Amino acid sequence: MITMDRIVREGHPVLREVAKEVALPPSNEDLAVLKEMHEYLTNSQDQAIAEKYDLRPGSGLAAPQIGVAKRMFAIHTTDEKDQLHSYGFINPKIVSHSVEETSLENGEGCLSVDRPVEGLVPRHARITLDAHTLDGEHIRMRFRGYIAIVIQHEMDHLNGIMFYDRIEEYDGPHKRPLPI
Ligand SMILES: O=C(O)C[C@@H](Cc1ccccc1)[C@H](O)SCc1ccccc1
Ligand code: NI
Repeated sequence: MITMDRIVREGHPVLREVAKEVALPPSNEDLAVLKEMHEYLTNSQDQAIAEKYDLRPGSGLAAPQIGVAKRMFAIHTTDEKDQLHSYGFINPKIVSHSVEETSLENGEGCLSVDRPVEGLVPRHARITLDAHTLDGEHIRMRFRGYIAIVIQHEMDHLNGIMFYDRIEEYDGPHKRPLPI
């Protein structure tokens, strides 16, 4: 089971790498890592388990955050309509997005960042995502709202981008210019 000591913190180079595509069909090892990442999210949202193992709650987790520079992330959270979104995505790709942007009004956090960082993080309001799933399917799904934000936050982790890189007025530590 993944606990916080497995989660890489800002400053570690793996968080600034562009993660590599996962060979398809995914190996049992890749699938096991993605399942473990997904299990972290469900554990972190279970109060008893989170307290027992001192887990920070997470809605998403990307493989580079546990030191694995591969293009996969897990999502487990409910949206504004209290609908559960629970996925393991392999080689995800945002194939289209709205011009309209959105942001969480209280800004964003990150399991790899042990400090609060103020500021709005501009995100596409709606996205269309292509990915392989843990169940071996290939999906193309449209997302909007909070889930779309979480997915973009995790996609950024696969491209070595931290959420504060996107905060216009942020000039604190570790900020990097966005890749062109
Ligand atoms: O570090 C991560 O990737 C998990 C992040 C995902 C996240 C997505 C969108 C906005 C902020 C963070 C968080 O740990 S999930 C927990 C959370 C949820 C809502 C707001 C802030 C943090
Ligand atoms: Ni993060």
